[in-house]
Amino acid sequence: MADAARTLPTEPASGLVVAADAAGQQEVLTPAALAFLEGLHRRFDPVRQARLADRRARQARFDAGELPDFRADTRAIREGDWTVAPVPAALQDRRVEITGPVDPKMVINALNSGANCYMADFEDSTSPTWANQITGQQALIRAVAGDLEWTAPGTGRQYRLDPAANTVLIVRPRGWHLDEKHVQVDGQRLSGSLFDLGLFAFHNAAALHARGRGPYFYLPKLQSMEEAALWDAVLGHIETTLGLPVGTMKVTVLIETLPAAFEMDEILHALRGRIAGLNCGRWDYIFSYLKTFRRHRDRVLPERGQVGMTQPFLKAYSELLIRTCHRRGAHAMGGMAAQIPIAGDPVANNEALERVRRDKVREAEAGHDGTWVAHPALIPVAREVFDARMPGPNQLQRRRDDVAVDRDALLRPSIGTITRKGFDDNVEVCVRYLAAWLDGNGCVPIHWLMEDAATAEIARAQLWQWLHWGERCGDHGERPCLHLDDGTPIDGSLFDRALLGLPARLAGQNVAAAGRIAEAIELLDRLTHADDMPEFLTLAAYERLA
Ligand SMILES: CC(=O)SCCNC(=O)CCNC(=O)[C@H](O)C(C)(C)COP(=O)(O)OP(=O)(O)OC[C@H]1O[C@@H](n2cnc3c(N)ncnc32)[C@H](O)[C@@H]1OP(=O)(O)O
Ligand SMILES: O=CC(=O)O
Ligand SMILES: [Mg+2]
Repeated sequence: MADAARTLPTEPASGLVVAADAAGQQEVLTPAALAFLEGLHRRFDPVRQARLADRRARQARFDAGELPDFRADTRAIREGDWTVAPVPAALQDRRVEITGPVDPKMVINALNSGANCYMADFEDSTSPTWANQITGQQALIRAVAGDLEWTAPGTGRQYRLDPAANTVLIVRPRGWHLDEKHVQVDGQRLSGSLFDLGLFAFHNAAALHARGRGPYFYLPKLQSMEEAALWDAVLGHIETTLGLPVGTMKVTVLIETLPAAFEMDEILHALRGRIAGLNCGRWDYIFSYLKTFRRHRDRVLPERGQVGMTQPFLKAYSELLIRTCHRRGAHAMGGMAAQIPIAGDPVANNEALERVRRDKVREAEAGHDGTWVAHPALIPVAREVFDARMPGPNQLQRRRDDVAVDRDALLRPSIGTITRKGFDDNVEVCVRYLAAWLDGNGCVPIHWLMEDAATAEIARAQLWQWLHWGERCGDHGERPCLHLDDGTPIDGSLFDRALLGLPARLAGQNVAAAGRIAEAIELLDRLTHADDMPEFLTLAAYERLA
């Protein structure tokens, strides 16, 4: 490895500019690391841009009325008899994975938590301020080296990694759509994905490989096998450049977009030398369903609280994922229940834990090989459920050949309502989440639910879609306008009242990032009234981020 690494450039070429400064930056952005990132950008950014253009073209077809479907040109892949490369020992038993943002306290708490794996998240739960990016990379470098410590500024409480901790580290970089604006090559922003994954691999691959621990990654928000092939090329290039054996870096792909659900076999196939499994990223999946069908009046979803995993279209997606994975020798990971522990109210707390337990029972009994938790106190709940139902390290042997999911099942409209509370809650969640995100915090508890970029996107996309089919439905033809369940028409004035009444509604509550609420209100107003549903709320919000 050392020999290969010596052939790396040690300085970036003159086209690369780092346009910000943060504590720890010198340690993370060494000249050799920057040269490595520049190499990734020059080689792969044109392909990334082409894949993003493909997304826009496909969405234009959905907007025009086309429905997602299984591809005709990849039938041979779906029908062929092949499996993915063997899954390494460290990833054989993933029954409980904790996820969380990458600040040093979270990293220490997660790695000490006793979960089988920790997904260190630069994506849905991290607000990508420059300081968060640098601190997160620095924390992970120290965690891999085994010497991460942190002292809480207010209390002086000390945190350090338990040397006996055995939790496997998996890193989730940002998705292909996000840029890292603070690093530019020839005036173009770097990809957030290449920045996050590339930097982590550059600094930690050798140490992790020596320990038989990867590096391992979760890959978010893919929409097609071509995007998977791009990741495969990036990972292969990194392995060659860093002198790692081919296939050392293992990935788990989140199936969290509707188009990707139609290409699960194809995604596994594109990454077959290095994929360990697929994961049901349910929150982004619901968001993607909304976005894909933003202009389809017959597939408007009920309010967020009514769209649970037992809705037929979600049940079909999770069962198809299990069947597809197990047929190919890959693990089928479950997802995240949004409930978190409720301090100071034992009855409500038991209820929240019971809801998480029921969600995990559904996953284990359906055949998932493991699941996610958002909080350390949920680890025993998930572990107990999987231990009781999964005696081996996984349940790859459960083929689920009984599952027969077709296009209609994946697209089936949901039954439910939109209540005034559901409408107002969406407005509140969006504003409070955006305020926290703009303030540098990408994951917050709101009404005892975990809210991150994916859960907030559902609320935001619903508001756009409801107004679109409420206020402007007459422009689109014969269907009736949308109403709340009490008969109130959904229109701009309903939204304006909820939005403008929010500061009064929040008054007296201890709301995170209260100083950013006005800015968040203004941003949500703009996102919701846009003629076209903006692709991601984080794209507009990122332009305002320090
Ligand atoms: C849709 C998706 O993408 S899901 C994946 C992305 N989302 C996530 O990863 C959610 C991560 N979870 C979190 O960020 C947090 O649990 C929150 C924001 C929801 C709640 O956090 P808090 O309000 O701090 O919870 P709480 O006060 O109960 O925390 C108690 C302790 O557990 C720690 N803790 C809470 N969640 C986590 C976590 N996920 N990982 C590690 N430690 C955690 C807290 O830091 C705190 O530690 P301390 O006692 O040393 O101070
Ligand atoms: O990333 C996970 C999701 O549910 O979204
Ligand atoms: Mg997600």
